[in-house]
Amino acid sequence: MTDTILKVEHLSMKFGGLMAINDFSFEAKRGNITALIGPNGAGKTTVFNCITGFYKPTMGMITLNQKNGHSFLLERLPDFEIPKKAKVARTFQNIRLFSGLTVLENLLVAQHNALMRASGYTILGLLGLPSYKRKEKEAIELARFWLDRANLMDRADDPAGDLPYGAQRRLEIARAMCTGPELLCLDEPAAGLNPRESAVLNELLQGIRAETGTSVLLIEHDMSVVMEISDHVVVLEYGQKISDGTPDHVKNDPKVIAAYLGVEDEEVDEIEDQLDEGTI
Ligand SMILES: Nc1ncnc2c1ncn2[C@@H]1O[C@H](COP(=O)(O)OP(=O)(O)OP(=O)(O)O)[C@@H](O)[C@H]1O
Repeated sequence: MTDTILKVEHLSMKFGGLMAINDFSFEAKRGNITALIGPNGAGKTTVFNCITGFYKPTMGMITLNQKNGHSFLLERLPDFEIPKKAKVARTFQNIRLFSGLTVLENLLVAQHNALMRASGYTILGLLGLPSYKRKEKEAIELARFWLDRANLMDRADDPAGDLPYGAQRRLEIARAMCTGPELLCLDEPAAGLNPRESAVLNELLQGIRAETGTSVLLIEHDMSVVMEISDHVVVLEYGQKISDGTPDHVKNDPKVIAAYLGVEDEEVDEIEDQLDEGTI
């Protein structure tokens, strides 16, 4: 079993005349939290959309290596098979819950496919098969586990749409975890959260890594989240990788500082000197 869960090689994505991603490569290690960061318009969401099957890349290879030794070339899989076969789950920038269903129902619906498989897709199966009864019990147990981890137990019977924003974000993540992913992709999970909600989110993500070993790939603008929880950070600017390493390495990389401050190339040397002198 390789310890690389995701390998992106020479990825390019063109929209008409715009090269949104240009020869981008990186690896995510199994069990790590890997963050993809970069200024607005750098291409983060486009990379995410290529990994999760919403876009087919113009060029490049995206390999997902599962724990059991199976590998999938994601750019070749039909998009609906990426969650099912490759076990890649994702959340979106804008929350997409079933707002009229309760919190618990949202977590059970996420397990619908596994339950239907256990029923043999027949009414008899639904009513009497022991394998279905067993799977149904497991589904409830799994939902309870994630309700607890996401700090949502006391809201289990409330409609999802009634939850505060931060709790809805955690419910989305809990729902994705109920599908048993090997790679969980989170698109700006901390967007719009207050500092207290951000801290609860950090706990949930660190718990996912520690308790389940699930690999996480996230796009995030909130640097307090990125720097606190990531094992590995990859920085994009204008569709190309400008830095790749530990949070500390990336935070002190003059190219990254320059990209975020929006300075010209010549000024990068100046920033490097200032960093060496400790004046910034
Ligand atoms: N479907 C599309 N059609 C045309 N251009 C697109 C499309 N999707 C993204 N782009 C362009 O590709 C570039 C990268 O956009 P992308 O949304 O991936 O950046 P981002 O880093 O996620 O930005 P943000 O942080 O603002 O969400 C931008 O110039 C954007 O306008």
